[in-house]
Amino acid sequence: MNQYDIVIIGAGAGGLTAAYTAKGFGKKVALIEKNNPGGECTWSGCVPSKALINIAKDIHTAKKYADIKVDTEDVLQKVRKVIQNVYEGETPDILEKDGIDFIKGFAKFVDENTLDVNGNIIKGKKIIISTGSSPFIPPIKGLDKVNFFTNENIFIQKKLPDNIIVLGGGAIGVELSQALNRLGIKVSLVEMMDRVLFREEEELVKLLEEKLVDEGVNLYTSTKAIDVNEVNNKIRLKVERKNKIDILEGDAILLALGRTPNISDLNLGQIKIKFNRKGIEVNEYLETSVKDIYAVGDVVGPYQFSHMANVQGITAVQNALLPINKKIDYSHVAWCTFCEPELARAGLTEKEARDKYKDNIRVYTETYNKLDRAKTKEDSLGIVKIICDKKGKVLGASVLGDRAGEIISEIQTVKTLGINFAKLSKVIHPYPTYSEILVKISKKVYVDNILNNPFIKIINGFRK
Ligand SMILES: Cc1cc2nc3c(=O)[nH]c(=O)nc-3n(C[C@H](O)[C@H](O)[C@H](O)COP(=O)(O)OP(=O)(O)OC[C@H]3O[C@@H](n4cnc5c(N)ncnc54)[C@H](O)[C@@H]3O)c2cc1C
Ligand SMILES: NC(=O)c1ccc[n+]([C@@H]2O[C@H](COP(=O)([O-])OP(=O)(O)OC[C@H]3O[C@@H](n4cnc5c(N)ncnc54)[C@H](O)[C@@H]3O)[C@@H](O)[C@H]2O)c1
Repeated sequence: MNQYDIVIIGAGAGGLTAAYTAKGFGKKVALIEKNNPGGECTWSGCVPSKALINIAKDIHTAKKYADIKVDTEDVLQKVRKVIQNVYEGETPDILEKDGIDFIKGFAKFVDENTLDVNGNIIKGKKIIISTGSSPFIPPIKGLDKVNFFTNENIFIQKKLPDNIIVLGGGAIGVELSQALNRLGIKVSLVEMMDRVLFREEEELVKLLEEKLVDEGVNLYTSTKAIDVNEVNNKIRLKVERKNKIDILEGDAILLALGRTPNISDLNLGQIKIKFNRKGIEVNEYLETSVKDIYAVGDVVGPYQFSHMANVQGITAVQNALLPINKKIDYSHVAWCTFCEPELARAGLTEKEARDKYKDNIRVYTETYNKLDRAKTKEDSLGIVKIICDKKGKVLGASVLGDRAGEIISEIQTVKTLGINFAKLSKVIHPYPTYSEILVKISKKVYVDNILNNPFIKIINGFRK
């Protein structure tokens, strides 16, 4: 009987985590997926992009010491080997062995508890939608007549082009532009805002942009794509920049312009699940407008990261299956863009903190150049910015530099646990590490905490 305690649609980061969480509670679980399990992260997102970045980094380093000829066919094969390796941990066989019924097919709602999967009827007391997102394809004139790459097809090419236009300077555009350029591909990166990664800390992004340009990426910010066509196997992109029209030419174009939720053909309207152009609407318990149907991951947002899909997947399952209701908490979210140097973030930027708390903040900035660890490496660009409240608690932090993803995790721990940043000054860190920079900052926070103590302020007032 195809009747389950919980049915999950989509076996990406959110769906897989939800399925294993539900199984952990001893429930009868079905996981429906139209492709192989793994979702975007495994097949066309985090895994292939980070594999490509790692290979490109090795090549970039090697090029400092020798002439290297890169075979992009070989590079892409290596990337696909990494995908396969990750996939081997989440195949249908493994899911079945772990007690999860894997059902291959496209799911659509028949009623609130019933799904049609390629003609088979599957019933669930609770249903979780984790159908993810797809690349947003903008209405740029001529785009429907040219071949273009997105994250979904670039990693399955036989080889890479010699010259590529990357449209969109967000996380995907920046990570891939740098990696492709390091492989020897000529890259033109086009972003309509005045800087790439425009949501990130401005002064750190400016340093990153300098690094990208220095490495050879042709960066076009404040540049809007107007139309595109293909002439003699060349892509010609007409752009507007500072009221001037320019033509960029490449062998190919990669679109990295944000995401669109995967909600079509699910029959959401028929069972009155509310959605908008950003995705499925959920309350703070991740429940949709229909009782017992939850939604998680990219199809919900607001943070489109694998780790957030995981957190949402666990929360939704707990709310669906346990006699508790746990709110999803977005007050402590961290992420990292894996360019080199990495750019990582937790909580607010300085501007966001000032808008919210006015002058009731303290900003600490420290650069890598005083760190022995950084001195041991050529060109070790790095900067850490931590924004605290007046008591020394972290409101936000940004790190640009080697191992930024790891450094932000330490800051994130302190922030999430509500520990005063000054307390880190007591924590012994190994020498020489990048994270020693946090001890330096924490000592400053410690001193400022003392100077801000009302009693000390009175004494200092008398001394004047
Ligand atoms: C190039 C790139 C790099 C990235 N790098 C990072 C990174 O470094 N770190 C990070 O945290 N995030 C990264 N992300 C984002 C991350 O990949 C996503 O946030 C995450 O994969 C979302 O997981 P999900 O479960 O919501 O959706 P998905 O992984 O997209 O899974 C949804 C699944 O549902 C299936 N599906 C859809 N509709 C149906 C249906 N009706 N029936 C059956 N199955 C269906 C799809 O086939 C898919 O397998 C990256 C994204 C891209 C594109
Ligand atoms: N390391 C990571 O965690 C990582 C890496 C890659 C992707 N991701 C996730 O995937 C999501 C999608 O990434 P993305 O890079 O596609 O989206 P994004 O929203 O991060 O960036 C899209 C960029 O395209 C620009 N843009 C939009 N329309 C344009 C136009 N017509 N011309 C020029 N520029 C235009 C936007 O201003 C923006 O800077 C991210 O939001 C992130 O959540 C995460």
